Amino acid sequence: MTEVLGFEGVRVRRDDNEILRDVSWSVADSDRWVILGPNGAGKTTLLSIAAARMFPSEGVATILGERLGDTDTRELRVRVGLSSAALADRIPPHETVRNVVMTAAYGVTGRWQEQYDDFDEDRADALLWAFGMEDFAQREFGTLSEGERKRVQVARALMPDPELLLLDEPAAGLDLGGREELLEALRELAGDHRSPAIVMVTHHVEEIPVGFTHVMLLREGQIVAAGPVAETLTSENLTATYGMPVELSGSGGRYSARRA
Ligand SMILES: Nc1ncnc2c1ncn2[C@@H]1O[C@H](COP(=O)(O)OP(=O)(O)OP(=O)(O)O)[C@@H](O)[C@H]1O
Repeated sequence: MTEVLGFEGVRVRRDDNEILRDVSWSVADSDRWVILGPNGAGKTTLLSIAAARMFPSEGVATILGERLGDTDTRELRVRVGLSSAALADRIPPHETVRNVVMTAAYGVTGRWQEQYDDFDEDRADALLWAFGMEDFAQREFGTLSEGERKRVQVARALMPDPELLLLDEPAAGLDLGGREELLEALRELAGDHRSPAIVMVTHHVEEIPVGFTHVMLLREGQIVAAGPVAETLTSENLTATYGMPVELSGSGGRYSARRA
């Protein structure tokens, strides 16, 4: 086992607010984590540190063996695949879907003067195929539906063959069909031993793909519980996380939750 992410006593402060409080966490290369927690719990902040896009105010974050603060974050960022709404907003709407995926090889969002070879094109096409988007390669990104965009974003995050894949709410805004298609693609990705470690932020237990191994429950910047899904994702822990009685049910590796 190789550790791809290590947080020790990580704190983030903004103004008088402590957004993350003493977070210690370890992610192994074969792990697939889901992070759950109410609005404002600090999930995106945690992911921003894991993506080397934010520094802790206190504590140590080690990403792919590199200690944040002691390393060139530009080099590190290329090794981490990130899919987030903030990143998607920077994609030029007139760019073709294939270019949206391919430009991730250079860490840019729009095609300019970079040189791509057959390998890049083949990889972009293979990723589009894996996410059921092969027929959309020449379409403008701005013309895609929300669900199609989400799948392209995950394909794009995988383009540079990252050692760590971070997905911030990949199923947000999708209808039932779109969500299920995305979850199926993520199930396949999670089950492939060649896939990188995955950390996915979501609001709903219904959006946990089959095959995800670990869960972190976050509330007000603190870890309520973290560990293997079977032991950690419980009605009791969800109740503590959301501050209301929650009843969890599950079958076939999928979950649902409601107020008890
Ligand atoms: N730059 C900042 N300055 C001050 N407060 C901030 C800043 N960035 C985030 N916060 C606050 O930190 C808290 C955690 O934000 P974060 O976006 O990490 O939460 P989240 O769990 O991802 O929330 P959501 O589920 O609503 O997306 C929020 O209360 C937010 O308002």
